[in-house]
Amino acid sequence: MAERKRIGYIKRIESFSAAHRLHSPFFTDEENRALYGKCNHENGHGHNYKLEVTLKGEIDLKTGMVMNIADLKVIINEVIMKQLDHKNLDKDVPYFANYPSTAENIAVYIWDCLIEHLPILYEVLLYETDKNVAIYRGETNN
Ligand SMILES: Nc1nc2c(c(=O)[nH]1)N=C([C@H](O)[C@H](O)COP(=O)(O)OP(=O)(O)OP(=O)(O)O)CN2
Ligand SMILES: [Zn+2]
Repeated sequence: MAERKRIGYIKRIESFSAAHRLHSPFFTDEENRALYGKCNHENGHGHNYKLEVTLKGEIDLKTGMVMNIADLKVIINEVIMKQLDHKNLDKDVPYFANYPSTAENIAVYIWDCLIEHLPILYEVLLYETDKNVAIYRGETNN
């Protein structure tokens, strides 16, 4: 009988530091203040983000790997870390000129950047603080 192909998950955890301000172009200054409170302060604030990138794929019979994590590490570093670490998200990353830099939107942004390089991407999980976490799995409702 043929060996069954096993589907496995691997995860790489990285961290980066970045500044941002929650402010939406859809609202007035007053509405932004009411909605985002201290996170709308005009001089911004920073977070030490923790990023967890999970891949789902077949465990190769010969290598024993879904993907070599050494290669995954290089992709995350090139595609995400160099763009986001020690940056002001709103000013340095053009995407956030159009989308508020919430943890949800940062997770979507990271997904969109990584999926081009990692078709077996399963989940992007982003800790904004120890208590606040956003998860994105590439889902849309259309
Ligand atoms: N849905 C979202 N809500 C909020 C986001 C977000 O990204 N998505 N972000 C913020 C703030 O940027 C920030 O995360 C809140 O910081 P803070 O209140 O300091 O964090 P904690 O909740 O961990 O702090 P405690 O006061 O210890 O509870 C707000 N909302
Ligand atoms: Zn914040």
